Amino acid sequence: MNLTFLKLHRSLLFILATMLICVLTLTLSYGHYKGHNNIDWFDVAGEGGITIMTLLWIFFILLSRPKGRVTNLLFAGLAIMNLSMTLDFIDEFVNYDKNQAWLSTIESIPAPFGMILMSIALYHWHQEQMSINLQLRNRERFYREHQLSDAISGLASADYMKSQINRELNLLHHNLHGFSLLMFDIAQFDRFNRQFGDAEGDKLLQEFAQVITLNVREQDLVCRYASDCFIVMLPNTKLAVAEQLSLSIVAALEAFSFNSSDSTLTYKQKVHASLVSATTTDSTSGLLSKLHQGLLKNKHLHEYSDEQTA
Ligand SMILES: Nc1nc2c(ncn2[C@@H]2O[C@H](COP(=O)(O)OP(=O)(O)OP(=O)(O)O)[C@@H](O)[C@H]2O)c(=O)[nH]1
Repeated sequence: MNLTFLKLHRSLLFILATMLICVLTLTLSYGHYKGHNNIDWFDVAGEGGITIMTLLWIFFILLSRPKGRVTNLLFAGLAIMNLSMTLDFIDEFVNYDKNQAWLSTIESIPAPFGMILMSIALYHWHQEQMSINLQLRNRERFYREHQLSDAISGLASADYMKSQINRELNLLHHNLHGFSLLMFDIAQFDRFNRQFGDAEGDKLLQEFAQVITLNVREQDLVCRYASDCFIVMLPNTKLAVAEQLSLSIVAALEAFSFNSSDSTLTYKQKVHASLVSATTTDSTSGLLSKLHQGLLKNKHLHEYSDEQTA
């Protein structure tokens, strides 16, 4: 479990711990134990469960989110709701004297305020998510499932791309222009890895993913298909437009200068590319195999022209 975000929220965790300690100190010092026979264990299980669940939600929110207004609002809403629930839970075990009966009376007051804050937080979360969705549109298309994205590049995975190719093949007769697939492969990536190390190789993959994403259109889908190989799906696209896009992505990738982490190295990579346009007789595996064959041809062409210039 990655705790990086949780460590950013030490102050919020401190506030939560202080709040819970104050509530426990106040209620346990003023309350008198009801006695085993007067406790309704069904209520204890229900209210205890709700209290623990809200703490768990707070934990996962702090674990998953960076600092910011939405995180603060979500935390405040849930923490205030948790205050009501904790008071309600402790109420199952203790009675208060008349003078301290207010402790029992106020238990339900924080919850609605917490819910109002949570509603405001969810509205802002929605706004935030809309802008994140815009940034992710070439990586997700219609579906979000973290197991279908590639951990290194953040792009869609090969499995997700295959499912989307399948989908487009089923819709092929509804689209005017059909769809095309582009494949890009970094030349001599193995040599790059051996020369500069795997961590720099990962960084190059991430940066290539960003360059490709920046150079496609809103409706296109980009995936990291295998080690140094990327596929872009161009739905409802004429072949001539696909060819133009392929050329401009190759140009952008080859113009891109990689800077090593310690800034001692600037490096430009050559790229192999291939393109296929889908027809109604194609299958997903058939299209992928055509893409591979096109890529191999392109590699041999590059090798041949390199030999000629050498
Ligand atoms: N850094 C890094 N390297 C990876 C990853 N996955 C695969 N690789 C490496 O990518 C390299 C791919 O090598 P090849 O398939 O021979 O590709 P290439 O060296 O570009 O060869 P050509 O395409 O023929 O020029 C191998 O060294 C793999 O170990 C990864 O996630 N990160």
